[in-house]
Amino acid sequence: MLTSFHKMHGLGNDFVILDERTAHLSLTPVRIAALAHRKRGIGCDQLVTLRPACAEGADVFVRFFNPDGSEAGACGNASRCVADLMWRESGNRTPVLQTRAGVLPASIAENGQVTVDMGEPKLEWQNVPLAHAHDTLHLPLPGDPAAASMGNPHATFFVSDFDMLNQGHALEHDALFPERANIGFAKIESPTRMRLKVHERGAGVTEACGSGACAAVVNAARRGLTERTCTVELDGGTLHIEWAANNHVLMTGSATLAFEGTVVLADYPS
Ligand SMILES: N[C@H](CCC[C@H](N)C(=O)O)C(=O)O
Repeated sequence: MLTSFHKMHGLGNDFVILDERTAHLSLTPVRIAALAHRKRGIGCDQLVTLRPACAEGADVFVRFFNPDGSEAGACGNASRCVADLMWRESGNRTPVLQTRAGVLPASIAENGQVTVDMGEPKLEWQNVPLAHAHDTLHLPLPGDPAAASMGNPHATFFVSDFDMLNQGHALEHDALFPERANIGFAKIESPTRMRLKVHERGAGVTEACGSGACAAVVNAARRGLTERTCTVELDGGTLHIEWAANNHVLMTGSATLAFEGTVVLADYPS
């Protein structure tokens, strides 16, 4: 049986989007990993599934899975892509996404730029989460990172170069992070601009990380290194992040539909 999918990316962070709104697909972590595999599968940084929303006012329930099969509560770049997909389907420029991190209102501007309200950052140690009580503004790790959750755990290191990027895997798995963590390396260029590279939990270094950009701006602003509105330059392109006065983090950037295709799920191990 053929199952259709959309292949999309947000600044090169790419996704296979499978639609379960009309038929439940048997997606085990093994099958998700196989589908995400760049040689043996379709290939993507995250696999995204759509289901009927059950939250008041939401148009679709979205889940995000890393190539290692683990599920993430948030994925900023994929959220922009799904919002764009909803607009393409319905013509509605203000779709609302239900995710495990909460209900995320989105908007598609006339120029195609997509803004997603990523909700409020979680800054308490138990909500990142960390393994024990600690000030999330200065973690007990070499390099003195800060931590925040956007519905998924992030540690942000403030650096002058990206030599530490190769420590991303070890840091992802540090015992301080009971659910592992996405590891961002931010080079502050001005009070309103930073350069960011992210070693993503369950995926490795990607061309862009939307939730990582949100966490990096929140952590930089908390440290007084940037303003609450900041341009974030990633390998794959630029995001505009605003940590608004209502404590919500607004992320604006592009979303690209690369192609649509079909896949025989039964051909993938489950
Ligand atoms: N690897 C992340 C999920 C994808 C996040 C990233 N692709 C984004 O755009 O936010 C995690 O396990 O929390």
